[in-house]
Amino acid sequence: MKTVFHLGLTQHDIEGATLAIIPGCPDRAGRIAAQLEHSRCLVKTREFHAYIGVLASKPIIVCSTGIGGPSTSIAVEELAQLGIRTFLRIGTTGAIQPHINEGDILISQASVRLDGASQHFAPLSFPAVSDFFTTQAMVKACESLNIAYHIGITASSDTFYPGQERYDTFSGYVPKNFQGSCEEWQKLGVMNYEMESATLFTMCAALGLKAACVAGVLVNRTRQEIPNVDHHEIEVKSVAVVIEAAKILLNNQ
Ligand SMILES: O=P(O)(O)O[C@H]1O[C@H](CO)[C@@H](O)[C@H]1O
Ligand SMILES: O=c1cc[nH]c(=O)[nH]1
Repeated sequence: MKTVFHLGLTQHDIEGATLAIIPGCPDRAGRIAAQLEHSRCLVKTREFHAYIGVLASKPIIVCSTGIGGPSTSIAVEELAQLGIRTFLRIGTTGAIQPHINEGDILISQASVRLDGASQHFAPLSFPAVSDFFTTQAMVKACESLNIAYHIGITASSDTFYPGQERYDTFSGYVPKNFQGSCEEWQKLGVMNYEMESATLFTMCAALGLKAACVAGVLVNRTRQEIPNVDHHEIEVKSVAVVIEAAKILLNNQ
């Protein structure tokens, strides 16, 4: 049986699971897995921490992607080779619309492709769009948990600093092509910045896989650059949403 290159797992290891919850952060993967029944760690290698557990009487995988498109594309490709067909990203994010508050939950319908990795799957004219029914499960999850949410477009950037037009940096310099970009996304109604959804959505749409993305707001960039909120509280809320969405999808299989 084939062992995939980075995760070092075989189809046998994932016990027929077809759905994966994919946070960026490896430690978050462990905390999510702890909420599943019979969960155990499958592998910890580089940024990829993978767990298996049971939810709604079905096997489910939790695997961190690390930060950014390239490592996300590896995790998604290798999980797909093992049999995963639905990917639920759960991340943190920075909001760029004044009406969005720290701690709010954002569901990404589609993403602005400010990444490079998505172009290795489809040309820029191809949309980075989530799977409708998978995203609908995120919405239903918020509604059944009575958690308020915003749904809309996300800017998904390869870099945290220049690509998200941050000036509070070592050099304070943002290259010309990103100067004024945040204001432009704001005017176009973009909700937030994060770093994986463009790659995830594009590659999944191009490869016939399903993807959705939910994120908790750590900071509102129209007010401040450095978060001063309780990360734990935000994670608890966004993890509750992704687990409920996974349950909805697994119960409908
Ligand atoms: O909290 P995660 O899932 O890592 O997501 C966000 O946080 C990281 C940047 O701090 C990027 O990965 C971004 O997309
Ligand atoms: O502003 C932010 C916060 C979290 N993650 C990002 O990519 N950007």
